[in-house]
Amino acid sequence: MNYLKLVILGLVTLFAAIATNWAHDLAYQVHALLIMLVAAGMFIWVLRRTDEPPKVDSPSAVYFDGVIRAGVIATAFWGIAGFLVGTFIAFQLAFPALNFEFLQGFGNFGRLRPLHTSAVIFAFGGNALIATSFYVVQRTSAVRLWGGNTAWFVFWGYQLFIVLAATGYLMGATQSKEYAEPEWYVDIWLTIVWVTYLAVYLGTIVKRREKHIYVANWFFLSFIITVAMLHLVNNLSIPVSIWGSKSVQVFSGVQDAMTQWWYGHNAVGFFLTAGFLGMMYYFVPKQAGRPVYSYKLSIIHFWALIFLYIWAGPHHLHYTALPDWASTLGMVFSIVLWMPSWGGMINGLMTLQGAWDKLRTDPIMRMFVLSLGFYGMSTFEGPMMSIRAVNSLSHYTDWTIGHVHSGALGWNGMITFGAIYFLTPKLWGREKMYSMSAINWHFWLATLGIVLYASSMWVTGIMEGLMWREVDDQGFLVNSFADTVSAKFPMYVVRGLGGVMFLSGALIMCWNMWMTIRGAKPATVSLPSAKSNAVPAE
Ligand code: HEM
Ligand code: HEM
Ligand SMILES: [Cu+2]
Repeated sequence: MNYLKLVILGLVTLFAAIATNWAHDLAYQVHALLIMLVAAGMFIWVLRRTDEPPKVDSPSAVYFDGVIRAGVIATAFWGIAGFLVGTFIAFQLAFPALNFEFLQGFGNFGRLRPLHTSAVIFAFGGNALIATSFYVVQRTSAVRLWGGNTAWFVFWGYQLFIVLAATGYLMGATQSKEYAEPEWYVDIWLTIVWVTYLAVYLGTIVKRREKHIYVANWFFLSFIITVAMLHLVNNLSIPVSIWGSKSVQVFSGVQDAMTQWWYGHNAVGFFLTAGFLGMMYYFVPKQAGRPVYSYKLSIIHFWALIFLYIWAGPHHLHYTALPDWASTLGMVFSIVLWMPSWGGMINGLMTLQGAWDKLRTDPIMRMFVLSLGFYGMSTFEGPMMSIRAVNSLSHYTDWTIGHVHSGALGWNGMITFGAIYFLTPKLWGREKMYSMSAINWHFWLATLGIVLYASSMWVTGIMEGLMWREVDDQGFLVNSFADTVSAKFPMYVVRGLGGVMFLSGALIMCWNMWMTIRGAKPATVSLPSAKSNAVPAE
């Protein structure tokens, strides 16, 4: 096995070296160089271990948790990176001078925006999903992860994907599809990593010792499978040259747009919703110390949710070249989608029945409940915005941005923070988080940040929508586009401040994690010393 690995790594190193030499563009060249270094480093690493007795990963441990510990840290790390870039681009919109001249072509808004969206969705959210899914599937199946160290390949492979995607955007490699910006070779790499992820996950379920497959696993599994399908279809493209990053899409025109928003919408539906519902179905009952409110409801809303989501994509393309029937189809399915969405929220909230007092005493529980509240709110707002008449006002405005972030910060952000607070003490063998009052601070900073973000965006969104359609008695437009831009300035500052608060809360979380983990150092056994009254180190 090691010889095979050496051959593959050697060939990859060689190929990447040639690619570096022949590269047509900067992004491709830097990436080839990076891949060459990674492959060469791994070659040496494998070489040094060849013919050594294989190291068994702590065979006494019941579960394979090392990779989950790494995932929890990666989630926090990428979260900070993504929130930081989000806050910076928020201020760039308020103060365009922050698009520094010396950073043109690397650090201007256009380059940083996809960096933000990918960092928060795929790096922060993705790591949270991979880590929690590996945690949950082992606990609910009562077995170790299938495939042993394969899980480490998933983890490191995914980090490499993130680095390739993020650095690519900065250097201008993009296929210009929102949330699917990475170019062809990064897509191929992600496919390999994702299929391995599916194999590890399914393998664990197949060898489970529990007869029943707990509902959280249904959600995680639908997320993994559907994202694979979306990724493959939306990224069908032909590279212009294998020595360059540029590629050409297989679809064109309205078909391309429809495929893109079939993808984009279901990235929300399966990445940011189904996967996170999997998280919800494990951590909320655990934290509440109560069983799921209704198992029947969970099954009904699971099937309804995954069936309906797939059809709702056209609500992103109202009033475009898309045929009317398709637009109507998307609108109808979006409205119906309200019900299964609230099914999930109700099931989560009602799980607290009989444990509502926890809201007063347990800041982690409060995070979960707030997260469910925002999930409910954004899945009410979404169906409303998908109605064509409403969309004619909201589309292209900051209302959409407000909707996005009440879902993203409120639902995805809060539930991830809750899960991190749940997992950190468990994974590092501590009784609880280092500081409960720090969690409380995080809760309030994040909540206030979200409220500032969402409310300022509602105000500017509806304002600019109304300003764009305002006409005088002669039928002429009253406002120029620049008028709406300058009218938005104060709200942009408020949104930026919301971002600062959300980011500060997350920084407090990192400090709290650090203190918790550091405290877990194997307690130094205090040997009887000369001074009998010496205070033993903790
Ligand atoms: C500190 C927190 C955050 C701040 C200050 C922030 C700020 C921003 C800004 C300024 C934009 C560009 C808006 C525009 O083009 O007008 C944006 C876009 C976006 N952000 Fe964030 N963001 C934050 C956190 C997050 C998180 C946690 C997520 C997801 C989990 C997220 C997902 C997105 C998405 C999907 C978009 C694109 C929206 C669209 O195209 O409609 N953001 N964000
Ligand atoms: C029943 C559930 C939902 C429905 C029907 C829905 C519907 C919509 C609609 C109609 C838009 C505006 C499209 C436009 O005018 O361009 C939109 C945008 C968006 N929604 Fe939702 N939404 C739902 C839930 C959510 C949730 C829970 C999240 C996040 C966790 C979310 C994330 C987004 C994002 C990222 C966009 C911006 C896409 C873009 O233009 O870049 N949605 N959604
Ligand atoms: Cu959508």
